[in-house]
Amino acid sequence: MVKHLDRIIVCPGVYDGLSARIALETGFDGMYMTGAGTTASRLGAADLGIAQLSDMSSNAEMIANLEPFGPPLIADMDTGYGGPLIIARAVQQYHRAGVAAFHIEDQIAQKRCGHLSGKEVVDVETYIQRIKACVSAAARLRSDIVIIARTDALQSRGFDDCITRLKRARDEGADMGILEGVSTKEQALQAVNELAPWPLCYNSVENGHSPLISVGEAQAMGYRAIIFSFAGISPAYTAIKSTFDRLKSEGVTGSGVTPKAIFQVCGLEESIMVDTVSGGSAFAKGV
Ligand SMILES: C[C@](O)(C(=O)O)[C@H](CC(=O)O)C(=O)O
Repeated sequence: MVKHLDRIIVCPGVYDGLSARIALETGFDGMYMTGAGTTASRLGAADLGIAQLSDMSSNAEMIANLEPFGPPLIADMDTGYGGPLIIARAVQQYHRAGVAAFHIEDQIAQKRCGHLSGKEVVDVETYIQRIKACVSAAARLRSDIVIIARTDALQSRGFDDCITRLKRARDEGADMGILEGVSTKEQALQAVNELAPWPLCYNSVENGHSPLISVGEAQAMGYRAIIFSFAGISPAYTAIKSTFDRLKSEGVTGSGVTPKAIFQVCGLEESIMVDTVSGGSAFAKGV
């Protein structure tokens, strides 16, 4: 996917079936399965390394297969959930799930969201072991899954250390990089320049630690992909909370959306078609 497009790939963050369906309805070149959103929506927990491989791969599989020939899915793989054996298993599960690309990072196992303070990273050799585990697993599977090496070392080790880590990951066969949590636009641009022509992905987290960079700006800087991790879950929170507040205070909800409209977003017509082409008559009288 990364290799064949000359424009930046824009991926809204999705975290469950409905948010992914809304991304499909809107039409994007790609989608991004956020680990923070997956953890919040599936486990009701904060992005602190609580979601494990089965939580993540099952969510990714559901999202990646909503539309068989839909846009490619980039999925969060956090730290890889263990040592090389578990990481190899993670790559296998993501590959089988139909995930097109994933990012793996250098935080310690007790990780936290990249836009929180107090992050710690593993030493560079352990990080490179993670990358090598991914590259060799993908080769054994004859998979063209795109491996995105992410570093969270900026807070604790500084910019130059991040570039060194990403260069090492690149040299070991990672296809793309993410320098997580850059603090200025200048730094975001410098990362692209220092690693060119190796492609970089920008993680745009509104109200996080990084400057807000638009799609146009990221493309002009030379980024090849941009993920908007919280583009789904933040507005979902706002909308649900205000509706629940209204229900609590006024006893009404006030949404103008019909149940059928939601089902239509979620493949109602396709389901009817599946029944009809199979000779079924379950929906002959309409829905
Ligand atoms: C990209 C990320 O890994 C995610 O899970 O979406 C998070 C986003 C976030 O929690 O702000 C991250 O940047 O660590």
